[in-house]
Amino acid sequence: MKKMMDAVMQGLGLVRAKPPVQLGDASLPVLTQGLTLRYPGRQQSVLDDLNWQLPAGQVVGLLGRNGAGKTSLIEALLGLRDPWTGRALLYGQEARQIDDVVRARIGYVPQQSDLFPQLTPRQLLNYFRSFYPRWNTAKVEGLMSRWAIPAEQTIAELSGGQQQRLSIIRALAHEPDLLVLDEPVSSLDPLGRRDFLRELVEQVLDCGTTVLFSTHILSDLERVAFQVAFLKEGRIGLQAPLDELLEACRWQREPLPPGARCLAQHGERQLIQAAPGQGLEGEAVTLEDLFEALT
Ligand SMILES: Nc1ncnc2c1ncn2[C@@H]1O[C@H](COP(=O)(O)OP(=O)(O)OP(=O)(O)O)[C@@H](O)[C@H]1O
Repeated sequence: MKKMMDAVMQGLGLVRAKPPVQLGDASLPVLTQGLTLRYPGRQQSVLDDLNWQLPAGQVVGLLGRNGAGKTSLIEALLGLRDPWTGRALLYGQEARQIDDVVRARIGYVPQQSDLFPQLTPRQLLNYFRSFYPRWNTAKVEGLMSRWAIPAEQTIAELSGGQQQRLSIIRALAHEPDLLVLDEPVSSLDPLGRRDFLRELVEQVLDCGTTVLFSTHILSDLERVAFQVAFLKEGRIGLQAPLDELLEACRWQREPLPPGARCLAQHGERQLIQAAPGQGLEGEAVTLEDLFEALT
């Protein structure tokens, strides 16, 4: 059992293999430089010379089609995957070699459950509590009761949605400064999702948390994401405040106005983005239109 737990802790980055290296700006939650990731035996890079950063205190929605590389990107930037070339920095430290201080500032809800199935939620949370100097017991107890998690039943016996809720509680419990969410609500019912989003907004407002939120549920992103980042062909093609994008983009049939750029052509219609300050005619676009055009 201990062996298995140690392996998972290593995977989560909770056990340090090498000393930390401070390479960059300690105030920047995430920075990637020339990050390229290629899986063994594959010709194509999943991430291709990706230069990207997450500004502190923002909720950034990460969008991309199935297989675009969102999970790969998240795992690489958390130091859970070795890049082919380039690097990922967390608060200025090499992602694979962060120290305990930086580690305690990060919360992560993975796409695949990484909870120990033989433990009860109570045992799991007690175990994780020992790794973090900051642990909000009142929040944990409040969420456990509000989300009706059976504390003394083994995790293997919980439903998929209950396991996902527990994973979210674990990630929020130590009030992280950076919260990385990889499809965190795919198993939650609509009320569970609403409750989770409320909790997320509270966390951001109370603590100024930086959030990277990967999801295919665009309506959830519309409710919480300040910025959206579109991942395509191994790179972030566009990252911008969602409000500004919805304001600046239109469907049009006319020739491209000077200064505007065409994001996609659909039959006779084109999705265009105005230059800053440029007024635009045409039909308003939705986040779904942007997803289709930019991913
Ligand atoms: N362990 C692996 N070995 C080889 N190829 C992999 C591995 N994990 C992912 N891939 C490939 O990398 C690409 C990106 O996968 P990834 O899971 O990062 O995409 P995603 O954007 O998160 O997809 P989804 O929206 O479906 O969750 C896919 O082509 C996938 O087949």
